[in-house]
This record gives sequence, C-alpha cells and structure tokens, in this order.
Amino acid sequence: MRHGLLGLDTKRPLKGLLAGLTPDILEQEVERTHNGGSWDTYDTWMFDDFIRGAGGETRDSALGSIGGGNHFVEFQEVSTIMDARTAYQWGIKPGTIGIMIHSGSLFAGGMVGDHYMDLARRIYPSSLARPIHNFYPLPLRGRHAEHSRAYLNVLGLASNFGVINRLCMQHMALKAVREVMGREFESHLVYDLSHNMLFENAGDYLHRKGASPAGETNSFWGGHPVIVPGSMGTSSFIMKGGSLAQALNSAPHGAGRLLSRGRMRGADPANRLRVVSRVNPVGLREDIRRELEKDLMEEAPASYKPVLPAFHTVQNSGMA
Ligand SMILES: Nc1nc2c(ncn2[C@@H]2O[C@H](COP(=O)(O)O)[C@@H](O)[C@H]2O)c(=O)[nH]1
Ligand SMILES: [Mn+2]
Repeated sequence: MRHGLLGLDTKRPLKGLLAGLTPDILEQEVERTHNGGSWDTYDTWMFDDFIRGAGGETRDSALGSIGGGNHFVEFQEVSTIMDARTAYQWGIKPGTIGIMIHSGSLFAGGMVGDHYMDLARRIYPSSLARPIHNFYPLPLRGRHAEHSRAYLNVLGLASNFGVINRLCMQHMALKAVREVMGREFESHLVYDLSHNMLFENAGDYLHRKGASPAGETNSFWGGHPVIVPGSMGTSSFIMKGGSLAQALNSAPHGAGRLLSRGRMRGADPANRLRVVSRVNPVGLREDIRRELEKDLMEEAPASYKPVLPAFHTVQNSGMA
C-alpha cells in the first residue's frame, strides 16, 4: 500500500499470487502502468489495523478478487485495428487475445471517500450557503490544509492496493491460460490505470469520475490509452488519447449504464437475463443462487448503453 509497484521486491523470488514475477516483468509493468503504479504516500494510519492485523505478513483473502458491481475479468479477441501504427507500438495484433481487468481498490477507496466526504461536510463554513451541487471541497490551503494532505495520502494507499490487486489478477489469469493450454506463450501489459482518481497537474487537481486521462504522454504509449468497455454482450475499444482541451484531456471509460441496478434486479429474467454464463446451481443453496442471479441481472448487457455511439462520440469529438 505504501509504494505500489515500486515497493515490490523482486530480488528474492516472490511467493503466492505473484510467484514468478521477475525484475524484467516488473520493469515493464512499471513502465506501462499510469504513474508508475506508485502513488506518493507518507503514512498508513487509516489502514494500520488492516496491514498489521496479520502480524507482519498479510495474507489477505481479498487480494486476487475483482470486487463487486460491474467489475470483471474478461477474455477478448482483437477483431479490428483502425490505427495500425499505434497498435503495432502497443503490441496489439489482429487475433491477439486480450485480458481486460476492471477492478478498483475493493473496500479501500470507498472507505477513504466516505470518510473524507463526511469530513468535508463537517468543516464547511457554517456562514456559507450549502453548495447546491452537494460537492464539498477539501481546502488545499489554510487551517484545514492538513486534511487534504492526509486525504491524498490515503487515496494513494488505496490506489496502490488496487494496482497490486490487478497485478495479482493478471498473474492468476495468465497462469490459468498456461495451465489450460499446457504451454508458455508471449504476453505483456498494455496499460493499467487507477480510475475514478484524482490527477495532479502543477498543483491543480482534477477528479475524473467515469472518465480517464486522454492526453498526450511522453512515455511508452505516446498518448494515454483510453479503454472503453461496452458490456458483457458487446465489443470494447482501446483508443489513443486525443488531448481535447474542452474535455479536460479526458474521455469516458465505458458506454455507461442505461437502466439502474434496482430496475434490473426486478426485471423479468426471461427478457433481460442475457448473460454469457448462468450461475452454476450445483452445490449452491437456492436462496444464494437466486441472489447471485439478481447480481448478474444488474450487469446483463441490456442494462448498458450501446457502445458504438459512445465510441463514435469519443472519436468524432477528438477526445481519443
Ligand atoms: N467489456 C465489459 N464491459 C463492461 C462490463 N460491465 C460493465 N462494462 C462497461 O464498463 C464500464 C465501466 O464503467 P465504471 O464507471 O463503472 O467504471 C461501464 O460503463 C460499462 O460500459 C462487462 O462485463 N464487460
Ligand atoms: Mn469502474
């Protein structure tokens, strides 16, 4: 949590989920992960119990799991390449199998968000009218500046946790493919980004929610890769950031929801439940199976907007 990718010590062979991670692979991961996969932190106060709870060596059962909601690990096949030069540079070819992982910091980011939203509300000057948009600021200067410093620290801890967790899942997915295929194959990371994050630029902060950076970079990619997942039933896209100033160098990171989770839970499965695989009922209690099916209903393709119009909007506007 303190150091993200840069905190991993590959001089000694790693054990557990990250077994087999060599210094060379780690170097490539750092190069291809936004911010080097390491957000600056100075203290672990909010997560001390979590870190020390295991008596020095944390064996956390949450590590290697995707979390709830619409998080997923998905195998995809590259069917169409529109920008051959960029695809070549990023090591993507027609027929390449991609593993797309959408997962955040599990519990950590939510905890940080709840704590600081409460605090921002509490310290808001009582002499001022409450903000109509319901967004309360954490001041960067003045007598409350310490809170924003502490917030950036714990947000960094949560993000570092998410980066390592996605690295674990990447390794688990590759190991599973190796086992099924019974042989080695070439693989590399294209891009990893902690999304719904605060991004700093020369002392200013931009919070992107439902959006990701889509500017130019002087790093490996030449422009931020913009991942636009569709749903379980449609295509997804990977695009190159277009640095559109009106969009604050950002682009949406998904087609977005069409129908709310509550509406989908109550929908008739015969109409709505078009998921890739049903819940395997073997050995499951009936009430648990029903709950899992409702969770799947929330994420059925019908609950998402069609991805093509989203893709065209991003492309035609120049966002990416
Ligand atoms: N390829 C898949 N895309 C999916 C799936 N479930 C949701 N989605 C898309 O991802 C974004 C994620 O947005 P976020 O704001 O929640 O981070 C969402 O807008 C959908 O378009 C899926 O199973 N596979
Ligand atoms: Mn998300």
